[in-house]
Amino acid sequence: MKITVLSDGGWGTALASVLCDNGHAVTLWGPFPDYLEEMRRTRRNERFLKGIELPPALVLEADLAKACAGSSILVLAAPSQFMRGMLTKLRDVPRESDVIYLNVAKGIETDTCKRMSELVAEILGSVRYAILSGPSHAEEVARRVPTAVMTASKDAEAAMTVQSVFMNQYLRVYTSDDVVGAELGGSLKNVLALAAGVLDGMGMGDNTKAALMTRGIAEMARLGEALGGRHETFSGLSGIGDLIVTCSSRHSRNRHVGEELGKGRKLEEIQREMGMVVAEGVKTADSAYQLARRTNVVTPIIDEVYTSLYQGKDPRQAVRDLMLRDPKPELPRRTA
Ligand SMILES: NC(=O)c1ccc[n+]([C@@H]2O[C@H](COP(=O)([O-])OP(=O)(O)OC[C@H]3O[C@@H](n4cnc5c(N)ncnc54)[C@H](O)[C@@H]3O)[C@@H](O)[C@H]2O)c1
Ligand SMILES: O=P(O)(O)OC[C@H](O)CO
Repeated sequence: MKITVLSDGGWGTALASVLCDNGHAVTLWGPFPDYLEEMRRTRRNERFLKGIELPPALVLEADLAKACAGSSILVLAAPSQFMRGMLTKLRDVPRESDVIYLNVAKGIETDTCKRMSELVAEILGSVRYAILSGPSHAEEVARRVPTAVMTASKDAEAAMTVQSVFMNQYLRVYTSDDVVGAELGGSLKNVLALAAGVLDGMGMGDNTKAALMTRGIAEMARLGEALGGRHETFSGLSGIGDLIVTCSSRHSRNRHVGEELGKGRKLEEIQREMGMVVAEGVKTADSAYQLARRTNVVTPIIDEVYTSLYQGKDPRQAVRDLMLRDPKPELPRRTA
């Protein structure tokens, strides 16, 4: 099958390698032709995925129309804040009529607060859409470390196609029909990863991290359900699974940003140092905060991340305020 991966970040590159391993004809497109040329010359993507050799069969193509021609799956691998621009370019390019758009980004557009499926529908209309999500750092997938993810689509056949093209001995793929839950799980966990990093940076303990993750998943599920996701999805790979990996991994970019913030560094300085590498949680904290206001869902951790990032609140004070919220039961009391 011809499959095109749109955007040359760490994740797009790792997924392109999986697809090459699985014997598909894979093309990788990137937004910067000069950088694509450098990758073609070195057969590496040192800017976004260090130390990994690109598969010999992987085609690198700067022309979007050529890259997409004849493809059965277009993997949308741009960070969510660049997705609108990429989809707008894509709209003007000839594509197969039954092509599957597989979003692998984990974020919510700022300003509009749209999830990626909403953005795709707005720009491309009613198309076959699926999302791939779950605990999966590019650095490990590219080294063929056993990993499990899930794909969600309203179109059962599309989900099964995605499952069969990606699945192999080191990548296990489950299917689901909960697109909203999968999109929100993958996006909201990045906000909590920032908080987890802050705790690491401030030198807090394992108890604190466990409390954050447990109360964090409750908050994600509450907001996710209010926005139309299924509660059980947040107990799965795209919920608690992704939250665990991102809050604990040395590979996590969002946790890294949080850790540096926790050490007292400024956000602008940390992001400058990361260059073009993206930590989605920074923007998603804003969207998540707005969505919680719209739905009247109580999201104390997300709110503290938001006020720390955007209103200059001291993260130590944020932790104190979370600890001293009104006492409450963990679960509502059983009446019978
Ligand atoms: N890295 C991972 O392990 C991983 C795993 C799962 C999901 N994701 C998700 O995949 C998405 C892509 O993340 P990534 O880690 O591959 O990105 P990355 O940080 O490795 O790379 C950044 C990407 O953004 C593109 N870019 C930078 N500036 C741009 C601009 N001005 N206009 C258009 N494009 C621009 C770059 O070309 C590159 O493709 C994110 O939503 C992320 O949450 C990442
Ligand atoms: O952990 P991060 O912040 O690098 O995000 C990468 C992926 O979403 C992990 O599944």
